[in-house]
Amino acid sequence: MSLLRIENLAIGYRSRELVRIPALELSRGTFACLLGRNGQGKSTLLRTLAGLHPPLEGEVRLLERPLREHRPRELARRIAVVLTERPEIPGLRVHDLVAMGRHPHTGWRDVLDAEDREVVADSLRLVEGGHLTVRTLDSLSDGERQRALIARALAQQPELMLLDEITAFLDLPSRITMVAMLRRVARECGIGVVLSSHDLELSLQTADRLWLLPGDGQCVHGAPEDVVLSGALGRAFDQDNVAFSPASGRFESPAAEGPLVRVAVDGIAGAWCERMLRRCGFTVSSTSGAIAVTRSGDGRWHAAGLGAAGDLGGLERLLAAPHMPGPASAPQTAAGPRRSWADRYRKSR
Ligand SMILES: Nc1ncnc2c1ncn2[C@@H]1O[C@H](COP(=O)(O)OP(=O)(O)OP(=O)(O)O)[C@@H](O)[C@H]1O
Repeated sequence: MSLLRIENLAIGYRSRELVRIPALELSRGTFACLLGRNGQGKSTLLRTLAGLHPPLEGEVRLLERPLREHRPRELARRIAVVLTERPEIPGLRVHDLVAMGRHPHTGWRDVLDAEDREVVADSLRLVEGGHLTVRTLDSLSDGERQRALIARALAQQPELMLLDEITAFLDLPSRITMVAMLRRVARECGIGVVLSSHDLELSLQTADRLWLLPGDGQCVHGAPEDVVLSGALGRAFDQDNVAFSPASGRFESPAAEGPLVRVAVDGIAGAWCERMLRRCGFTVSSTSGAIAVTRSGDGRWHAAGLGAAGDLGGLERLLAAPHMPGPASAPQTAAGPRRSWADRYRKSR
């Protein structure tokens, strides 16, 4: 039995249809990342799947029953939603917020028993938020508040978790930890997790499935690797100054065509030297180039070529070496050099 099934779904607003999805399934134990540029409909889709926003057409089925046929209390137990809204409840303590996640389970008594309290404590531990227990929500940083809200969703012990950009305020290590935790919870607890995210590289590394809204009214879905190889990520995100590289799995600026430099250095040091040269507009080769960069056993950098040789010490001085040519200048249009925004900015000061 599939956990979530979408059939001929059209989402959006009366004024505008955003996305049409003929068929899409989420099975138990699956961690899916929902990607797309701003305004493509990620939040609208999550809200539609949660039953908080009506579909324009079609159906969302949870455990093979249309969403609208589930009683509200049943939905509250089965689906946990973390949206981007910031709940403002003055004086509410983190522990009490997370405990709210237990309410769909406590029934008429509405009192937490020992097991409920353990679930609350476990949920806070999972988000590394144990130290926040007695803090009030209005005293938390954005990242701490996100942890508390995720803990409330975990405490709900749902079958489906829908999370909208919940890692936006977390620092990089916390984001990686949080996404890994969500994936682990999906697998170990056998629930479905859908996370909307702008963190493409992390999504590619962690998701079991990608749901991509490329902006053409469709939803491309599949294993991350299949989605990359289909070229859909490039279609969704590429623009003039940055493009997704299927080779590296990262966004990269188009390669500059500046002076050719040969880097004769292996390993990590060579890779970082190449990065610096590319960042500064040089073309890098391992086999040819009028300038050759080497590194001696003591870690010092050297550049040879154009009749000069130099012991440069650190990598930064490589660029300042007298025999290094300047990097390629910006391409000019057929109509000749145009005054750039930066030129006008400098002139106005
Ligand atoms: N209540 C509404 N009525 C009409 N249009 C809306 C409404 N809410 C959102 N929209 C529009 O629907 C589109 C999709 O919005 P949505 O918030 O789902 O996008 P998103 O992919 O989550 O964007 P972001 O990455 O910026 O959060 C946007 O153009 C938005 O302006």
